[in-house]
Amino acid sequence: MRFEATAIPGVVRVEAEPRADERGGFARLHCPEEFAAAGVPFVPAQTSLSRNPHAGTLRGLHYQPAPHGEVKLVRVVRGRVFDVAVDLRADSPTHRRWTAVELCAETMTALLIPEGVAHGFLTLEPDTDVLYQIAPAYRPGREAGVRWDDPAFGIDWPAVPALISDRDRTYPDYRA
Ligand SMILES: Cc1cn([C@H]2C[C@H](O)[C@@H](COP(=O)(O)OP(=O)(O)O[C@H]3O[C@H](C)C(=O)[C@H](O)[C@H]3O)O2)c(=O)[nH]c1=O
Repeated sequence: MRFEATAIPGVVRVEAEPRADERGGFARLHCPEEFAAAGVPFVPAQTSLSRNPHAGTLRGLHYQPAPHGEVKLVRVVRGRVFDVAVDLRADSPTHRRWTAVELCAETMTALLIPEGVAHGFLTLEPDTDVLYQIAPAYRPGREAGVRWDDPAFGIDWPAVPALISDRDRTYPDYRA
């Protein structure tokens, strides 16, 4: 695996480095020791799959406020997404900054999202599946969110969402 920093401290691209041969390929997607050695210790508690039949589906941007903050390793196992992380850490030099990565099944690239950073994505193809490895375990009722089009962030999405939940569409403007 190869770890690449992004503009937001703690948001890291994780490149799988698949080993190819005539049968296809094999790639290690997570290893506690390799993540710790790269300075981003992460041991997943749960693995979840988000299934999205339609292009233009926007999920997020979600996070869990302290003390129930989540770390997420997000990758696409079918299709393609515009994946966004927004820094909500008031003490961070990149507070309110966002970064985005296009994730797809072919590259096996993943994005590591640390505590205090909101995550969301817009699907760019139909039948897009997003695989999450998350720690600590999900706590119902602890989730919070910010709006995809909040002027506080100015996220440059590639398209206007065609499908978004009422909850995600109606988060109040960010104040912090
Ligand atoms: C997140 C989660 C949800 N659920 C249940 C709760 C609901 O009954 C159902 C759908 O949940 P929700 O509408 O919150 O799912 P998304 O809108 O896709 O939320 C996710 O999408 C954004 C982009 C994220 O980054 C988060 O990981 C996560 O918040 O799955 C669980 O059982 N476990 C979980 O970890």
